[in-house]
Order: sequence, then structure tokens, then C-alpha cells
Amino acid sequence: MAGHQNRTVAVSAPGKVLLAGGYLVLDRQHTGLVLGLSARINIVGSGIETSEGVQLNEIVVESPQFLEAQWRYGYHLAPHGGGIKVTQLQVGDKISANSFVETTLSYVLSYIDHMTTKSAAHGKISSVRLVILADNDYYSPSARADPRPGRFAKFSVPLSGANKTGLGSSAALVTALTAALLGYYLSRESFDMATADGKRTLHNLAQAAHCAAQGKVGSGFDVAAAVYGSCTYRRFSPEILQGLPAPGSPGFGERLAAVVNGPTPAWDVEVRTDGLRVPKGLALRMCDVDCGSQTVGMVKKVLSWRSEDPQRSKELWDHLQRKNDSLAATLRDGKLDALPTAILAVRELVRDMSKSSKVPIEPESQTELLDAVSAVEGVYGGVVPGAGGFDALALLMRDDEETKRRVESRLAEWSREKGSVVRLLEVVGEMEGVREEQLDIYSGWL
Ligand SMILES: Nc1ncnc2c1ncn2[C@@H]1O[C@H](COP(=O)(O)OP(=O)(O)O)[C@@H](O)[C@H]1O
Ligand SMILES: C[C@@](O)(CCOP(=O)(O)OP(=O)(O)O)CC(=O)O
Repeated sequence: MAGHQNRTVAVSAPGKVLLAGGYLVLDRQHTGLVLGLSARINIVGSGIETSEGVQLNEIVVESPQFLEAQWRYGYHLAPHGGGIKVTQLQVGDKISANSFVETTLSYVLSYIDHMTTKSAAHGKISSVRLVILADNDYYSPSARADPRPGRFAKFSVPLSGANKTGLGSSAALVTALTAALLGYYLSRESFDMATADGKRTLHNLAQAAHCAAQGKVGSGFDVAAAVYGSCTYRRFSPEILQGLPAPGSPGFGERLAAVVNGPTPAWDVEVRTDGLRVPKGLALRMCDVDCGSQTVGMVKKVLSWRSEDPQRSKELWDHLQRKNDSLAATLRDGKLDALPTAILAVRELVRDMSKSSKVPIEPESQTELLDAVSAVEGVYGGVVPGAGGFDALALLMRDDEETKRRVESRLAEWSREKGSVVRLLEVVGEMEGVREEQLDIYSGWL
């Protein structure tokens, strides 16, 4: 560990879109088609300067794009192998929690502490400052301080006041923060995110921290996208994470390390990065639909339909899985002519699932909008991604300016007619997962 703590580490991890396989991917029998996005969460970690003889035990995390977005933590080694216990410190008169940051710090520092037990540096985690910078498409532009920002916009609100566009900020944040901390405190021989082993450690640890912070075990496709980028994803068995004690309680460090470093058969996740790709000439683009409709408890409702009608739902899911697989194959083989039919086949079965489960996965308003945009020259089609609902679309279209302009003008027309604002985001589908960055892209922010 020693010798690395004065280094500055910069890491970024991409957001995600689940193009096909919503709900199915919760079940290990099925897989999801996951695309990484060009919108990234960046973390820069560097040492905190202290005057000679002064010892600090502080971790400072900041999100300088937002107001009141600084979180300070003290930390100590918990007794009986409880790992590193992190406690938020008061800054000024306000204290706002950030459970994703706090949980990730306690998980990752406990893991690092355990992995360095035998080294002289054990128990000597030094202070660090971590700066978070998120690409603009993660949040709606309405609260921007400058309407024409550079790479990273400044907002005139706290983080809680920014409207998210649903690109998976928490998974990208947890993954980038985990990678930054591992890279900062461990030697390159112990952790290198460019290697398969490094990615495996990062994936397992980030899944554990993200699940704990979320308070539930989802399919984890968002963390997989943040680590590996675009892929086909078969989830890990949720039992892997069961029974982990809480950070600070006896044995936490050792149990966490055993889970994270656990043998591959236990970690039965399957990530195929050659399973899905966006062929040359094609772009995946996202639309943000601002409609005010809320969709709560969709996962619960779909799963209860599944248990109430096991036979029919199984047939439907098996059928849908085959259509999802064909869509992946069509993209992989670059057969653009076959794309519209492959997309429509998926949508048809998703609407069947919508109808049977009475959940608005592809609600009527989205069917209309998708059909309208799919009719624009250069658009191959689109889906309601992830869990579905009213607030987003993913489009597959020709990767050129003219198509983009035609789509934008069709969406503007739609917004005027229907009174719901639909906006094409700048973000595009991208293959690459987590990566190290050069510091110059952050100039002015550090
Ligand atoms: N730029 C950021 N800086 C600090 N924390 C962030 C940032 N973006 C997201 N987060 C964390 O992620 C949480 C949002 O996660 P969540 O509600 O799951 O949204 P998403 O669907 O985008 O993952 C925030 O409450 C915060 O804890
Ligand atoms: C239903 C799901 O299979 C997909 C949900 O995908 P979304 O992309 O809609 O999810 P969030 O943005 O994280 O809320 C649940 C899961 O896989 O965990």
C-alpha cells in the first residue's frame, strides 16, 4: 500500500441502458441486453495536504457541480475485525447524507484494510479527497446555472433538486468510486482495473456496495455495465450477498473479502462483452420524456403476475428471450436491414407482458411516440428501455447529423402537439466500461 498515497487517481465509469430484457434479467434463466453510455461519472482522488506533524483522519467527497454537495467523513478501525467504520462529520449547520458514497467508503476501505492485513501499512489508511464530476446528460438541464455548459455543467440547486434522466448515476458512481479507492490505496500489482482480475474484484465489490446502499438486490446489470460496458448479462445468484454483517460489526472485513474474492462458481454472473455491439454507422440514442406520469411498484406487480400465472408467463418470457436474442444477433452481425423487424418483434411481446401484468411497460402514449419516431427516415426503431414506463425511450438510428436533426424536429413537433416535452439527449451507446482518465479533462474543477 505504501508509496501510492500521494498519487492522483482519475477514473470514469459509464451509465447504462437496458435495451431488452427488463424484468427477465432479474431471473438467472434469462439475460439482458445492456449498453454502456457515453455519459460517465468521473472520480478524481488525491491526497490531502497537511502541515508537518499534523495527522488527519478525514475523507472529503465533493460534487462541485451542485450546491451544498460536500460530504466529510471520519473513520476508524472497528474492533473485532469490523473493518473501517465511516462516520459523517458535520459541515456548517447543514448535514445531508449521501448513502451511496458513505456505504461505498465503508465497504471499499474495509476490503482494502483486510487485504493489507499482513503489510506494515495495515490500519493506516490516509486521508483522501475525492471529487465527483458527472456528464451533463445525467440530469435534466432545467436547473443548469449556465445554459451552454462545457463538459461538466454547473447547477444552481443541490443534488436532490436536480431531475435525473435515469442513466444509472448511482451504479456508475459506486463503480467509479470503488475503482478510484482501490487504485489509490493499492499497488498496481494488487489492483489494475485494466486487467480481467481487476475488473472481477471491482465488479464484485461494487455490486456488494451498491446493493447495500440501495437496500435491495436488483439484477445488477447497471453495475455490470459500469465495469464492463456493453454486454449481455446474466445476473449473479442473489444468495451470494446474503448474510454479510453490517459494516463495523464483528468479522465484517473478513466476510466481505471472502465474498468479493470468492471462487467463480459462487459468482455465477455471466458478462459477455462480445454479446452485444452497436455496429458501425448505427447509433443508440436516448430520449427523455417529461410527462409527469409516475410508475411505482412495477417490478413487484410484474413478479406477482409471474407467480400467479406461472405457465403463461413462462411461455411469454421464453418467447421474448428468443426475440431478445435475435435482436442481439442482428446488432452483432450488423444486419441493419433486419433491425426494424427484430425490434418490432420484441416490442410486440413486451406489450403482451404489459397487458397480462397490467403494468405500463410500453404504455399507449409510448407506443404512439415510438411509432412516430420509427417512421422518421434513418430510424430503425426504438424501445421503452429498462423497466419501461412513461419517461424514456432508446432509439436505434443512423449515426449521422441529418438523421439526428430529423428526429429532433419530429420530437419538437410531437412536444407541441401533445404538450409533453420529449428531448433527444446527447448521450450515445458506447462499448467501453470503466477506465483510467488523464487529469487534463477536469481542468478548472479540481
Ligand atoms: N453527481 C453526484 N454526486 C454525488 N452523488 C451522486 C451523484 N449522482 C448520483 N449520486 C448518488 O446517487 C443517488 C441517485 O441514485 P438513484 O436514485 O438510484 O438514481 P439512478 O437511477 O440515477 O441510479 C443520489 O442520491 C446520490 O447518492
Ligand atoms: C426491471 C429491471 O429488470 C430493470 C430496471 O431497469 P431501469 O433502467 O428502468 O432501472 P433504474 O433506472 O435502475 O431504476 C430491474 C433490474 O434489472 O434490477
